Amino acid sequence: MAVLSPTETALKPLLQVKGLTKRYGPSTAVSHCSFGVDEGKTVVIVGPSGSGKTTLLRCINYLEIPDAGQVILKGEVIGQRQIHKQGQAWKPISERALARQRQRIGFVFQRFNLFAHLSALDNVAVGPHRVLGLSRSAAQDLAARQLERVFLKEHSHKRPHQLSGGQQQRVAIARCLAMSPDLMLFDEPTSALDPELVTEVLEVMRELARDGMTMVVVSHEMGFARQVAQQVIFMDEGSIVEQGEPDAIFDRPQEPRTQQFLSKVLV
Ligand SMILES: Nc1ncnc2c1ncn2[C@@H]1O[C@H](COP(=O)(O)OP(=O)(O)OP(=O)(O)O)[C@@H](O)[C@H]1O
Repeated sequence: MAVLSPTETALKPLLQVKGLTKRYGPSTAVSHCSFGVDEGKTVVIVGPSGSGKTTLLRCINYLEIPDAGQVILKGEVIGQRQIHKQGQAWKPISERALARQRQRIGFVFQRFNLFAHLSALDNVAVGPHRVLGLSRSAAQDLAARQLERVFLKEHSHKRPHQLSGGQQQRVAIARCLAMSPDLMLFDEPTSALDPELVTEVLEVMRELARDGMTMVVVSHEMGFARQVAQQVIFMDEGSIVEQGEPDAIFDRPQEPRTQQFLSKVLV
């Protein structure tokens, strides 16, 4: 079973999210969310617009600092709610631990976020060169291998504006892979793409799943979720309403809110 309740921690999933909460002023975007992902498994998060999917994902690699809860990657807790002079707040145990954890988690954005002035090859090589300290030529060799993995070998010299959206997203995936992440997070990776470009990105993600990458994917692609995910999480109003195997969630949802959402999207 890929997704575990917090009480099943004995099985030690690669990622454990416990009680994660994020507020913006008076409104709560993510409320006490807990789940786990075993190594090599894929979890897909679905739910209506504004239900907190992106915020949950961004809290997992600290693009957003949570107000409460824990993210445990490979057993390492890197931050928790602490009491200090001004009151209580979530704090990393150390900035170094926070940086190390961020480096171990790849994040693929909806809108690619590539450097416009760099070639595809250099977009992928810049992280291994600047962050991992590889020489320029070693970083470029690594980048070339990752571009080959996403079927873009012959496009490596092109800049983002010379590539289709699907190709740009595959460069963004190669850029993550070049950092050898333990976990990859995808935030609606195909929603900015024209329909004919969606398939090529999903195919690369299927390959990654087959290769044993551990992934958490926010997506509206229900067919992909059914084929690739071991677990589906349904979120609404900041909370995890229901989670389970794809066939159970899609064919036999238990919660009325899940049923209502699926009746709209699975037409
Ligand atoms: N930076 C922010 N400041 C204030 N409120 C925010 C911020 N980011 C998100 N929110 C609010 O938090 C809630 C959850 O937003 P989030 O983007 O996580 O939902 P989502 O499920 O990913 O939506 P969508 O499917 O439309 O992308 C929403 O009410 C949103 O308005």
